[in-house]
Amino acid sequence: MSFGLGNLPYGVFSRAGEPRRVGVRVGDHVLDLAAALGRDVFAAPSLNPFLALGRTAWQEARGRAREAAAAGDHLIPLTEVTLHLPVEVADYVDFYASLEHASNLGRILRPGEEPLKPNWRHLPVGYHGRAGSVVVSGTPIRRPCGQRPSFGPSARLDIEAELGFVVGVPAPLGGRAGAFEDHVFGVALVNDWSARDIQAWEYVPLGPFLGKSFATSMSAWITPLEALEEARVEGRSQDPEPLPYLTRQTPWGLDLTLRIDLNGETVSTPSYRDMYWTPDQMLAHLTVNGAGLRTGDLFASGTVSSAGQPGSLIELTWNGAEPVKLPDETRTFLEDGDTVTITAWTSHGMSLGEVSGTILPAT
Ligand SMILES: O=C(O)/C=C/C(=O)CC(=O)CC(=O)O
Ligand SMILES: [Ca+2]
Ligand SMILES: [Mg+2]
Repeated sequence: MSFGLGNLPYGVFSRAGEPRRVGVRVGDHVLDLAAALGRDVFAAPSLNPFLALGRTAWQEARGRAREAAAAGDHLIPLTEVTLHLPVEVADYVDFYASLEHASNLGRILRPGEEPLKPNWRHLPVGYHGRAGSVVVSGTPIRRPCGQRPSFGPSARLDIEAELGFVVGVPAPLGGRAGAFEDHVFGVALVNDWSARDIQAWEYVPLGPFLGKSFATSMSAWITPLEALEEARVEGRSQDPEPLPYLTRQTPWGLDLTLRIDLNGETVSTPSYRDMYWTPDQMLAHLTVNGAGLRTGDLFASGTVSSAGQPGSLIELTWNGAEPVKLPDETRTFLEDGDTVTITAWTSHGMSLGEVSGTILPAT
C-alpha cells in the first residue's frame, strides 16, 4: 500500500561494484528503470537529466514504470542496493512558511518583540542555504563546531522537519517562471539540522549561515507531484491578500502529516496542511526578480509546525526549558548517538518515505 503503484517515487541506487542509476520504488523493491524502459537518461548517477526533460516526459515515464512494475520485471530487493543522493542539488533555498513556527521562533529568539516581522504576511521569507552540504537520508551528521560565541561544539543541536521541492525544468535568468507544476518535479522530506547556539549569535542582521550550512538531509525518494493529486488542498487563507504575482492559481496546499521520531519514539506529528505559504507561492517569489531556476534546485518549506505539533526541538522543549520525555531519558537538544527519523503520509496512507540521520560527536 505505502509504496504501491499509485506512489512510485524516484531515487538513485547502485548494486555492489556497479554504477549508480535511476530507480523507482515498488514496495520493498527498486525498479531498474534503465533496464525496464531501455532509456539512457536513467543510466545516470542523478535524476537531473530526467528532471530536465519536463512534464510530458515525466508523465510518459511514470506510465511506463507502472506497467513495468505491474509486470514484475527488473525489480531488485532494496536489501541488495545502496541508495544515493537522488539529485545533484543546484541551489538550495529554505523558506519560513509556517505561521506557528515563525511565531514560536520569534517568541523564543526575540522575547519582548512582535513575534512576526512586518514583512512576514506579505512575502514568503527565505534564505539561501548551502547546496553542497545536502546529504541523503542515512548519512551520519557530525556535530558542528563554531562560535557560540566562545568556540566549541554546538551544545544546542536541533532538527527542522520540512518538505523539499525539487525543480526539474529551468527558467532563464532574467525571465519569469511558469506554472508550479511545469517546473517542479516532486517532493522530498528534508531535515534542516540547525545549531541553535551558533545561529543565535551569528544571524544578526543577515540571517542563517554556519548554524545551518553544515548539513541538510533529504530523503532518498522523490515523490512526483502526480502521485500527490489526492493530497492537494486549498492553501490556508491569507490576510492581507498577497500581491498579484503571489496569487494562487490552482490549489497547492498538501494534506500531509509528518512524524518525527527521536530514538524510535514519536515526539511530534505536525500537519503540512496548515502551512501559511504554499509551494507555488514560494516558486513565484523565488523567481520574481529574474533569478531564474536550474535543474536540481531544491527549495524547502521551512519548518513544518502546526498547533501543538512543532517541527523542531527548540519549540518542543521551549528552548530547553521543558525537556521532552523519552522512555528512559529526557532530551532538550540532540545528544551524540541520537537518531532522528522524519516520515510523512497523505491522509490516504501513501508514504513519502523517510529522512533519517544519527549524530556523531564533534571532532
Ligand atoms: O526566526 C528566526 O530567527 C529563525 C528561524 C529559523 O531558524 C527557521 C528556519 O531555518 C526557516 C524554517 O525552517 O522555517
Ligand atoms: Ca529551516
Ligand atoms: Mg541545514
